[in-house]
Amino acid sequence: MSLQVVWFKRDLRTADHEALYRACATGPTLCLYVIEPAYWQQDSTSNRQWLFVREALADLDAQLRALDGALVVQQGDAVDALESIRKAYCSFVLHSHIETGIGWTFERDKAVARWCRKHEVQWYEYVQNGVCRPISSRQTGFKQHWDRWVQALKYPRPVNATFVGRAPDSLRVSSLSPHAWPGTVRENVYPCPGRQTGGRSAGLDVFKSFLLERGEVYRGSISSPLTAESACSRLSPYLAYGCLGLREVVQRTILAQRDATTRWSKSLAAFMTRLHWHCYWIQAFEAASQMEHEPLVEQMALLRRPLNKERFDAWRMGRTGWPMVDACMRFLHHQGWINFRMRAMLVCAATHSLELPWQPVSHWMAQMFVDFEPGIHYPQVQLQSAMSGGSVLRMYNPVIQASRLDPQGEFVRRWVPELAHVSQFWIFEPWKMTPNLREAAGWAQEKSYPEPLVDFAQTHRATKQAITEIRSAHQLVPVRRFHERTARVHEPSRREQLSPSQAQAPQNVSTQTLSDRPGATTARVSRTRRSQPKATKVDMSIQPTLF
Ligand SMILES: Cc1cc2nc3c(=O)[nH]c(=O)nc-3n(C[C@H](O)[C@H](O)[C@H](O)COP(=O)(O)OP(=O)(O)OC[C@H]3O[C@@H](n4cnc5c(N)ncnc54)[C@H](O)[C@@H]3O)c2cc1C
Repeated sequence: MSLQVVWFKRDLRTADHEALYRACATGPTLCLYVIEPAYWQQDSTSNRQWLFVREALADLDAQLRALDGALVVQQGDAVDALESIRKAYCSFVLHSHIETGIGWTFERDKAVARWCRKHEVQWYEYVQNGVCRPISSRQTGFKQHWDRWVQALKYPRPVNATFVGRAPDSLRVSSLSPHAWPGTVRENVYPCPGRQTGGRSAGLDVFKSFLLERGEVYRGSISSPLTAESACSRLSPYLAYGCLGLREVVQRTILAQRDATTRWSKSLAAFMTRLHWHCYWIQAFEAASQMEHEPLVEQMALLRRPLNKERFDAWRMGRTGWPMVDACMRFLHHQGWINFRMRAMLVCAATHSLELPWQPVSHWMAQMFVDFEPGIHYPQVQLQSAMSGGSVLRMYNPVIQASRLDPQGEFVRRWVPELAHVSQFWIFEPWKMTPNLREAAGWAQEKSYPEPLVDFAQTHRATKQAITEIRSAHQLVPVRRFHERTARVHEPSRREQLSPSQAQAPQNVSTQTLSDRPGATTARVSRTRRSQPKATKVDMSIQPTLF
């Protein structure tokens, strides 16, 4: 029986893992993770993400050991790693989840597909997050399609599987240095002491505390940075690296909803909406992955945004002179996470208030996020920086945001200690204080907190006018890719032209149709699975025993 290789990417778990399940049901299995130095040098990746992944790999290794397996870790190019396995074992069948990643991982997958073709290696790719490829064959709106996908049975952990493969000692998970190997991962320039711990067991603890304790106030508490830290689920990095499967999180939440009181019920419903958005935006990115580098509406490139280094550095380092913006950026440095509203405000401060180009802003934020998920990140940056041509121009006034979300100035004082003694009256606009007041607040002497670089009210007016002019000059309407479309008018995206191995791969298939407002979709469903490897029957009951 030929060797089955499971290539783990952003799916670092053994539960509800279709690739692992099917490989183990087919033959002796080798579990592989490749640390790719070139990936960790990309503009959107960072040391803080690697540290999370490293912990998740150790946890995955422990999960596999519990099944009498082990994780083989290789360092280098993915094609080279596969070639070394081919040399050692002659031939094998490759299994992985479909990755909706950055352009670099897409090109890497194409190279792997070419290599598979050349060596007649079959490559099966499986759906993750309910995201369809090719989307042209989905015959329903995304919401209906997603509802079916999340309600489908989970894949159980393989039992009685035969595992093969041993990592060389230098590449055992237990000996992975926090800094990987010199030159592999970007330098650890920005420490992240508040980072969440990687791995499935940490993720399950976080989820458990959310469902049993923290989640009741989710609705109503996720916008303020003061309350969001504990009210939000904090599952994002665990979902981004697949330590937890999206489907298992949804199914467990449905169970929790059954006996929920009114307040819990409303909060869990709001949470479920976000879980749907998670997949919705990844599907949007799957269809329009050029948004990693280009504006979704090409005419928006006419918005003049030269890179002003002084402004960019001030924003990156939390020294814009706008206390709420700076507090949020410093919090992000420390935690590697911040809530949705504040992410949106940070993008707005950079692109609309400081008139910076969106691309470096986007890369910087991606690096800062431990939970960097390309399929959510790039669409959100496009929306918040007005590159998607949406009819709503989102402009956040940092003073109004601060007075609504942090009325006592508690969050600002905590993260901008230079303003610790400034009174509540001036805390969000310290630049308006007279010299006497500044001195009394200890600000003048230290000169430690900067004046704002620009008047945001003025730049917001200028930005609005510039965007309006481009829109009317080019008769812009919101970008079509964000709208529901049928299979007949669908043109294949560059992602859909991927890998001939998909022609043989078992897939959930569906039709790309998206809207700027997640959930506003219509539909027909067709699921097809072709030429699957031999698999045993899957127990698909919703299991209440996740914890
Ligand atoms: C500019 C910008 C960039 C972002 N980049 C990322 C990113 O790289 N990775 C990431 O996971 N999220 C990103 N988000 C979305 C959102 O801010 C985070 O998902 C959320 O703050 C994570 O915290 P949580 O897990 O506690 O969220 P919760 O509110 O508890 O939500 C649960 C899950 O739902 C999903 N989710 C929540 N909000 C959204 C949304 N608006 N769109 C899509 N999915 C959502 C996430 O997977 C999240 O983990 C971004 C938002 C903005 C405005």
